[in-house]
Amino acid sequence: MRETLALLHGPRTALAVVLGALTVLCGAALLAVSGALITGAAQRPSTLLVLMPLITGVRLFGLSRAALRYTERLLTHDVTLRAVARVRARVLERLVPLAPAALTGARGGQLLSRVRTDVDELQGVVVRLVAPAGVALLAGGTAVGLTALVSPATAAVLAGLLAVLGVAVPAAAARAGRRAAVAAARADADVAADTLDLVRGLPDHLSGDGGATALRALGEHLDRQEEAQRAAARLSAVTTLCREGVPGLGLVAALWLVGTDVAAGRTGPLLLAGCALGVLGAFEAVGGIGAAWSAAGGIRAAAGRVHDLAAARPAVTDPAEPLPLPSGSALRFEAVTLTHPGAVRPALRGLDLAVPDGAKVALTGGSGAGKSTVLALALRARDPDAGRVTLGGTDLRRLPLDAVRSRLAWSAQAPQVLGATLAGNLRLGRHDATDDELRAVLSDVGLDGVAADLGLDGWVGEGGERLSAGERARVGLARALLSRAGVLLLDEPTAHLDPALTERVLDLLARDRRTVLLVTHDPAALDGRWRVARLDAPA
Ligand SMILES: Nc1ncnc2c1ncn2[C@@H]1O[C@H](COP(=O)(O)OP(=O)(O)OP(=O)(O)O)[C@@H](O)[C@H]1O
Repeated sequence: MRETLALLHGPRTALAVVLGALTVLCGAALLAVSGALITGAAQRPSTLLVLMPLITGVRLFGLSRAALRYTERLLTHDVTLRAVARVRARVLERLVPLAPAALTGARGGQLLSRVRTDVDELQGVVVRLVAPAGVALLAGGTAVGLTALVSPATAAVLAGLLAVLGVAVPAAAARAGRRAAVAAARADADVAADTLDLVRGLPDHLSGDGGATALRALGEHLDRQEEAQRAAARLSAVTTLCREGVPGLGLVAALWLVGTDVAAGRTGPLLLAGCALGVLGAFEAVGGIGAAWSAAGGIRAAAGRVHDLAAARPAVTDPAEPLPLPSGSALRFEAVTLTHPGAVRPALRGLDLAVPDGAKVALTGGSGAGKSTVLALALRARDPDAGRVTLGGTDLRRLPLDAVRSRLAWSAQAPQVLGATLAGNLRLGRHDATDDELRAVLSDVGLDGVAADLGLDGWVGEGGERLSAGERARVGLARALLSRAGVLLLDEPTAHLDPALTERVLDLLARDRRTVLLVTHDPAALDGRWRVARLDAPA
């Protein structure tokens, strides 16, 4: 929560609170001056001039209140939008380094909900929490101070009643509301389950006791549901009564206390009307506190979840003092051992593998032998538990992460195809590729037919659903080929292809001047240009 509050623009938030407080005070002053004006007019003064200051006050406070409210809303929303943009950027900034290894435990839906729902929930932090609390303190405190100038006793009563309406009532309502909501949710769930059971098992019930037992259980749960609804209605009635009744008490107390002063000649009747109505108007200061108490729990929980995500440690980090990226693109795995988090056996144990600069190496082995793990280590998605992986002779952990990843192009077993155009998907490989370059690479991987049917600007469907699995795999391959990376890491690029296409793709890769490390289950399709490395799962 503290981290979220730190993202608010301090001076603007403070100004919004001050404007909100001034709006409330203007409202109270408008009531006070109007009351004094009516009382003054009822005394039939000899000339209207004596009422001029009050008439001016009515106009002044009436107009200022509208202008202040407008400016305050403008500022509050500005602060909110800026804060949300910062929170969202901060979350994404922290999310990106976590990918892919540190996010494998998080389900996609949870992530989406954190990034979207929780960040949206935090939008309320100014409007629903900070501003109402600040306004209550500032406007409430000022109103009590001003009232004390007229009647200290009335000011003390006002302070007490503001505390009741701003703290005691919302706190009690929030606690009781939580209990009522839990009871209502349980009763609703029981009624829904009973109804479903009754309908689904109707033949069984009818052949038994005619459904009497099931109906009795449903009846009990319906009673509980009704009781929960009554409790919620009672709570709402009590809070409404407090919201309406407490200011009334304040008004009566002010009339009585200041009225006593008027009777004793210590003050004038104009002040009696002004003070009493001003006290009534001052209760607007705590008007937003009830909603703030209810919102606080949700906002605190959302802030906690966003913070947890932000506090998660990436699986790999940039070195404190990175070395310059070497010019060579040879990859080497030296005595590499890695156990995935949560796994009982290592995925790789003591792996030695050399992929010289410009070499074409095919990694084969049974399912689960650790082939994809080798590519993940080369990409520095993870670091080995023991041993090292080098690029151009330098340990990957000593090189800047972004630079390493820009040197490597990776195509996954099932590449991520976005719900975008064909061209948009390909330009993930190289953002400035021309249309001609896109057509050429599509032709290289045998997707010229798709390009002709769909067009470069054709939409490939959500997740690439308008393409076959083999076409999606070749979109991933085309992306890798397009990139300017010096090393291609390809995870089963020919898995879904027929023999002719497989031969064509392997030939294309063998002719590529770059270093290629590919995973395949079909070593028979490789010709003499490929070095084959066999990987066996550690015993
Ligand atoms: N994120 C992970 N968490 C835990 N264990 C994992 C994880 N990723 C892979 N493993 C385990 O590591 C081992 C090697 O997996 P890997 O994906 O590297 O195998 P593979 O040779 O590429 O298999 P396939 O040919 O089936 O794709 C497997 O036993 C797998 O269950």
